[in-house]
Amino acid sequence: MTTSMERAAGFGVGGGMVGEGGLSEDRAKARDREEKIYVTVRLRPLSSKEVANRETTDWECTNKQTITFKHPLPERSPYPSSYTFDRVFGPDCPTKQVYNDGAKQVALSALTGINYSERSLCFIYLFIIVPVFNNLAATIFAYGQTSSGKTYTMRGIVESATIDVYSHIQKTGEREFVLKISGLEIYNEVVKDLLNPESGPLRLLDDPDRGTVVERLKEEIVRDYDHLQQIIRSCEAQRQVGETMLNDTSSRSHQIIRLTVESYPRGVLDGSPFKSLIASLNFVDLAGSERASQTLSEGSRLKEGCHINRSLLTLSSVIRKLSGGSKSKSGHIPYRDSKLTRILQHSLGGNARTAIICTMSPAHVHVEQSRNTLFFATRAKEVTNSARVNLVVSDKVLVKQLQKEVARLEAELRVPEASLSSEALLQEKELQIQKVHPHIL
Ligand SMILES: Nc1ncnc2c1ncn2[C@@H]1O[C@H](COP(=O)(O)OP(=O)(O)OP(=O)(O)O)[C@@H](O)[C@H]1O
Repeated sequence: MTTSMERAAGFGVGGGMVGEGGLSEDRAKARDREEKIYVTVRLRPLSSKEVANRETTDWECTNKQTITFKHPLPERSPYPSSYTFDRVFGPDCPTKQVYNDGAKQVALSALTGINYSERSLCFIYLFIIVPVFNNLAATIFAYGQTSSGKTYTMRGIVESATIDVYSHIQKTGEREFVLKISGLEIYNEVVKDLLNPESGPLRLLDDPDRGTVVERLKEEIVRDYDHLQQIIRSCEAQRQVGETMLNDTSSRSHQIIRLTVESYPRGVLDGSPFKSLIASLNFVDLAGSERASQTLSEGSRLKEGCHINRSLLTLSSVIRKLSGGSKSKSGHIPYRDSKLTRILQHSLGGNARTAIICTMSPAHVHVEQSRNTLFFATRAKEVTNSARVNLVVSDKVLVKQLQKEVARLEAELRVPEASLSSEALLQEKELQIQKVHPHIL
């Protein structure tokens, strides 16, 4: 079955149900966990063009966490010679290892972070389990100058992460899973649907429950692993790519692919109150910063470059403000200055787990851009997210679900030929709950 549905997909991480308007505090039980963004740096090998131009390598990874400028710096140099991150990857490092050490934990946290085995995390009203929504999402970014290896890296990350998602599904036989995917690009500050390119520019809306919402963004239900790969490939095929002096296949837009994983206890899928655990994984392949003087862009390439640089500048400003400690965090953060930061607002300083992989060329000709990337990465390390593994439903959703369940139970009790008395029915409910959440009763 290839069911697809068009709807306004909430890109605000977690659908904005936690910590936003419309919540009763006493219903909200969240475990805040302050978490820094996980920041890694990947140094690619010199490209054949760079080798042909007799470029030298400026950087080396001196240990698992440190990247060092290879040449002596003048005494009063404003630049450090070494930079330390959660992990750095040298030119020989395969993408699989970048995934394992730089993104896997964050990717899987969207799945395994759902802690529905904790008694305190469930709400029980007369044997009705209120649906518990996991609002946490994982976001993996690739950031770096043009031709530094973002798309190369993200392709491998997406592949490994989707393999892990399916492996998790296979291992979790007691639950039934529904995977949905959506994809968008931001090209020249216009949001486009990669699954439905004919739809034209999409608007961003502010939803009090779900945060920033991309209106009419198509979300497709995934049949299986092969289908997922096929959709991802078709998103890539739709993405704006152009040739520049630095990259024959330069991505001219920011791409965000979102995989939403919903799961239900097996056997209680239809009309059950035992819905629904939702997690999402965002894969963000940013367009690369570039200098017109290096890319020799003109015409539409130049215009694209300006839009790319401007939105990356806003991203840097957001990161800079967020990294300034809690004082400046409470000040104005310019999320709304670009579509990119608006859409990614919750992944930056919000309820999310985030990994940023910064990619770099080792070539001397790019030394300035590489330092900018390292500077960005250093700032990003200081950004704290409040990852909440939780457990809240908005009032609206809660009331709706409760009304539905009460109506269903009333209907069951009203049927005269029902084989079960109301006491037996309650016992049956109790058994059902025990089956699904054995620790609770
Ligand atoms: N780690 C790597 N090992 C080998 N080749 C790489 C690596 N990283 C990138 N490359 C190669 O370098 C070139 C540029 O990479 P890529 O297109 O991923 O850069 P990008 O940062 O996405 O650029 P842009 O911002 O212009 O889209 C490609 O030919 C790619 O195959």
